[in-house]
This record gives sequence, C-alpha cells and structure tokens, in this order.
Amino acid sequence: MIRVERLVHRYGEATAVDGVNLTLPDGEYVVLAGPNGSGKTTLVRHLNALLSPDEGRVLVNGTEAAENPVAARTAVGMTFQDPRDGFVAATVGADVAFGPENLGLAHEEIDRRVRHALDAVNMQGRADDRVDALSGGEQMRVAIAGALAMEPDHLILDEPFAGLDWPARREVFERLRALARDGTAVLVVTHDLRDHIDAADRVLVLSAGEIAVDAPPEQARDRLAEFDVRPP
Ligand SMILES: Nc1ncnc2c1ncn2[C@@H]1O[C@H](COP(=O)(O)OP(=O)(O)OP(=O)(O)O)[C@@H](O)[C@H]1O
Repeated sequence: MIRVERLVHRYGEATAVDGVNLTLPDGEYVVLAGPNGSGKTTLVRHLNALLSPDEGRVLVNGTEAAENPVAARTAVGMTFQDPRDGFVAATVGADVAFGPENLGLAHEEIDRRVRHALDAVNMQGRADDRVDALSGGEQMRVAIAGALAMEPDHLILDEPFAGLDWPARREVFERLRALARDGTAVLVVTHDLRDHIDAADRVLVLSAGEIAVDAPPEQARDRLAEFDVRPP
C-alpha cells in the first residue's frame, strides 16, 4: 500500500504538487488524469522515490520512500512516457532481465521472471529481438515487462498510450486490466480517459497540483466537465 501525506513539490518558486493526500491500496486499478502541467508526472515520480518531497512524505508499505528508495523501487514499478527512456539493454530479454540481475537473484529465478513477465505482456518468444526494432506498442509492453520482472506490488504507468495507434492502445490496455485482475495494483496516468473511465476502480483528477476528484468512475464522470479531461 502507498500513502501520500501532505506532499509538496516545488520547482524553484513554482509549486507543482501542493499538499496531496492519497492512499493507494493493493490490487486497485486507478486512473490519474489531469490537464497538462497539473503535476501528474511529478506526483508519480515521488511514488518510487525518483524525487524527494519538499514537504510531507510518501510511505510505501509503511516505509518512507525518500529514506529507503531501493525498497520503494522494489515495491513500485514504473514506466515512463517514452519507453525508450527506460531501456538499458539492446535486446528484449536482456532489458527485462536487468532489474532481477541487479537484485542478485539466481539465474534460474531470473529466467523464470523474464519468461513470466514476457508472457504477461504477450511478448513470449521475443527475448532476442532488438528493442529499437520494435513498434511503439511493443516497446511499451517490454517496458511493462521490465517493471513486472521486479514483481512489484504496484505498477505505475505514465501515459502508457501516448503515441500508440488504436490497436496497440487496446492491447496494452487489455494487458493492464489482466494484471490488475491478477492482483497487481495499477496506476495509469493519462489525459485521455476514453478507455479508462469505466474500467477503473477509482478516478483521480489532479488540478494545479491538488487532488480535485477522488471517486469511483460513476461519480467522477459527472465532475470531469470542470477539467480538461472529459471523455468524449
Ligand atoms: N524539471 C522541472 N523544472 C521546472 N519545472 C518543472 C519541471 N518539471 C515539471 N515542471 C513544471 O511543474 C508543473 C507540473 O509538471 P508535470 O510534468 O508534473 O505535470 P503533468 O501533469 O505531468 O503534465 P503533462 O500532462 O504535460 O505531462 C508544470 O508547470 C511544469 O512546467
């Protein structure tokens, strides 16, 4: 479980996250929406200790993320808007294996995790493919596999559909739903709610660094017109 308590993040004089309180229990599929510049990326980067709070704190399974970033990153997997930003190896298999190797796991366990993660994103048999030769949707699925190979409690995806065509979006989306059904908590950051509004257990809307909506989809839907995140 992740708890965010009175989190404040400033870039110089500008406050990007302004006193956010939030609880993300295990096993929920949550969508975080909000207009451009509302602070979504800044907020989620705190959840796996890529940033340190100016005020407040983030607790991951009861431990303060900023004080134990390794524990936070083990429990919270994350993918970036451009999956290529996260690739560390030339081939799919080597990239997905990188995290488990850094944990110092036995070879058999690393192989098991890589196979399992590639199965989970429907990329089995693609371990020897070069990551730079994949389509955008396949690259996003490999990035998700890389996060999954760490067997995180939470998976956070920053704009996983950006730049993907409709079939690729659909496929990534179906994979995320399946992961959530299997018990991984999923937090999807998006400013496009078309696929998500009904599938989510809960919808969060960030506006000017503050949580403006935190509600189940049927209640959130009525409030989206106030923000620039309305589904068509
Ligand atoms: N490294 C940085 N230095 C200075 N200001 C920043 C930095 N990163 C973000 N900001 C500013 O902080 C605010 C929040 O940005 P952030 O990227 O977290 O929002 P976002 O909701 O993810 O936006 P988008 O949907 O456009 O990705 C914006 O005003 C942005 O310009």
